[in-house]
Amino acid sequence: MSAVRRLLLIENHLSSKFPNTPQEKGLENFRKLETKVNHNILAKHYFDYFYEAILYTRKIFDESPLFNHEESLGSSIEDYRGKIVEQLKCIYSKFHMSYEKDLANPLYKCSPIYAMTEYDQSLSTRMLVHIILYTDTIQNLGTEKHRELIDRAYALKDYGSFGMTELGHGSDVGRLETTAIYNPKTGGFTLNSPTATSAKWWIGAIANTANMSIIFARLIIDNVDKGIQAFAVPIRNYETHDTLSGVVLGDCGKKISHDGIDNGFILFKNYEIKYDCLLDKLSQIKNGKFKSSIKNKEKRLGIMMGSLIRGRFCVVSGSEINTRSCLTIAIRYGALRKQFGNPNEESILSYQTHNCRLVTGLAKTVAMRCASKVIGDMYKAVKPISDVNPECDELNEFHSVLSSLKCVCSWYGIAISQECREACGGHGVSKYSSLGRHRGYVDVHATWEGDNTVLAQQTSKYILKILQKSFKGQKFIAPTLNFLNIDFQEVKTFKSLFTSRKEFENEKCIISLFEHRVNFLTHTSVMKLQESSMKYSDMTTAWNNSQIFYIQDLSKSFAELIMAREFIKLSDNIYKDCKETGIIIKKLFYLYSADRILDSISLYLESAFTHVQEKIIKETFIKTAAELTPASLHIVDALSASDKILGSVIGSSDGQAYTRMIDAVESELKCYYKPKWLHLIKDIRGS
Ligand SMILES: Cc1cc2nc3c(=O)[nH]c(=O)nc-3n(C[C@H](O)[C@H](O)[C@H](O)COP(=O)(O)OP(=O)(O)OC[C@H]3O[C@@H](n4cnc5c(N)ncnc54)[C@H](O)[C@@H]3O)c2cc1C
Repeated sequence: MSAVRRLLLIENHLSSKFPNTPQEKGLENFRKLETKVNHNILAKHYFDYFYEAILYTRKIFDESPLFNHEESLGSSIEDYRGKIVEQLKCIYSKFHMSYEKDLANPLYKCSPIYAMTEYDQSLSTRMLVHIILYTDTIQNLGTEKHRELIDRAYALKDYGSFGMTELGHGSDVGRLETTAIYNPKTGGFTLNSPTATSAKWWIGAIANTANMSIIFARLIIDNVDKGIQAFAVPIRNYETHDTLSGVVLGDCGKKISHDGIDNGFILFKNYEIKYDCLLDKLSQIKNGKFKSSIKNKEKRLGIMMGSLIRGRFCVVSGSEINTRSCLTIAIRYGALRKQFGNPNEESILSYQTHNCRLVTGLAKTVAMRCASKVIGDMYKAVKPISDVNPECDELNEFHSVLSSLKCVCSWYGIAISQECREACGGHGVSKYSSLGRHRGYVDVHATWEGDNTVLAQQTSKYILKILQKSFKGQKFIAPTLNFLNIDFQEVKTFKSLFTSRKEFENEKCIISLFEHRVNFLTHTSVMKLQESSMKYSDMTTAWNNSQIFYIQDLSKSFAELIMAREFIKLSDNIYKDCKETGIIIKKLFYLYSADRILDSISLYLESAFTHVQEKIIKETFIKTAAELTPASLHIVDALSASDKILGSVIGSSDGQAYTRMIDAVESELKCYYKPKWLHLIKDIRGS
């Protein structure tokens, strides 16, 4: 807290214009309703391989004056961005990152990013752009001669950025316009931005910070287009930080969130770069001739996008973290807030409408953490295989899982953060609640690191291809899809047999329902595509017109199946260590499942069960949400960072929401202030 704010706060306590607010007991009393959640065991299992990093960074955030949300609230964008650089240096220096450590553990460098997101996603994204997007691209696509760049990146000698998107091109990476024309005399390339729409746009760290950038550009040799290649390019003078001649760098201007990130644009005007800027692991130019180990341009581009893997992983984690913070705030606030003033009145969290939306949100958040675990485990297994063979089946399967989980988790995050904002009523709109910050952070997850709608299509295409292959008698090559049933008749006649809540709350029964939804949507998507292909002359239009209710839903249901399977594993592991906590997490799983099945109720009624069974699931949903309500406060308490890190006056762990809100407001210099424009009021009065 700044000295000025601290003084103001002390002064306010002494001279507040508000009547004294008595100690609020609501949160404390609510906590007493349930005591069965073992906080330590839950946190250990939940954070899993991020547990140590989380504890370590939380301590730094709590102890260092560098980290202070209140101060950032009042600072200019420029100061905020500067502060983030200081914070980044502080955290970075504690993790001692190196290429060797990264090779030894592919999740190592994701740990500080995960932990930093708890404090501020603008901070973690600044780190992610450099150490993941920039550095991973060099690691994945560079050769031995680029090793120096990698070491410089880990030592923070260079600060890198990732220049893929252009003003006119995002998801359609294959149509990027920036050109890299090969010069046979020098052996180097000339970079140009031939049109306004070819300006690299949205590029993180470009406006102020980066001295290097990965540039995705169209390689031209002898007037022949060889497709998109990646180049590692200096953009600012290392000593002076001035923009290099032939390069134009600027700020993309005001955004609706993420002020802490200096997103910018890049234009090239006959900018000469050396041959070694080309990241030439997959494609080289020898004696003026282009050579590539992967002939197909599209396939090559897909492999080149591999650098986005860990970025997408961080999007899934980031969605979970921001959503968890929103729920911590909303659940604590809901537990202390009362509405009607009756002596025996329960808090608003006990209302059915309130607990159904917030406790279900909590169940989805645990599912999102499960998604991260799946991705982390798969990545560790796939990386050594794909390093040797970038065209391997395992990588394709991993890409499809990752893409679908990225979409679903970011969509969950957006919906839940909005729900939390509404659940806190007007106070949710206050900046001091912090809900706006988190909501803004999850919002962009649907777009960056690959647009969700586009990624969802890629996963569905993969599933349909697997089905097609199995129609042709080829063996399944994707373990995550080994339940796929090629016989539509069997899928159509599937009937779930549960007759009570008890029978529904059975993991086998639930997984069979999740699997059925994928099977059903796979076959109906194929039928829809066939129908469309007869209606439209080209396959692209047929594909585009088969999305709603079919191809998009297929990808989502695949992701939810994967999350459900992992959710069971998590609850089993917790159960082994603490039966009571495990039972609560299992209940959360039943709630998650009931909610997801009800979300597709028309599909299930058409294909798997009756209205009586629908009623059982609805009752399960309502009862489970109510039963879990007391535990929900303990779950967020167990997983939440400290009040300082959370930075929310209404979500603080002591439940003193009103006192804290008054303090925050009265600490503003302009709380009791006459603005300069008061004469305008006289003007409108006509006096
Ligand atoms: C804050 C921020 C930071 C960023 N940082 C970087 C960075 O550091 N480096 C970088 O290279 N990029 C960065 N980006 C860009 C980001 O990756 C792109 O915005 C993203 O890839 C989407 O591209 P687009 O914005 O061009 O949207 P488009 O791809 O044009 O999409 C627009 C809309 O069209 C829809 N659409 C597109 N294609 C299809 C299709 N085939 N079928 C159905 N619907 C479709 C999409 O669903 C979307 O709703 C950043 C963006 C933001 C907002």
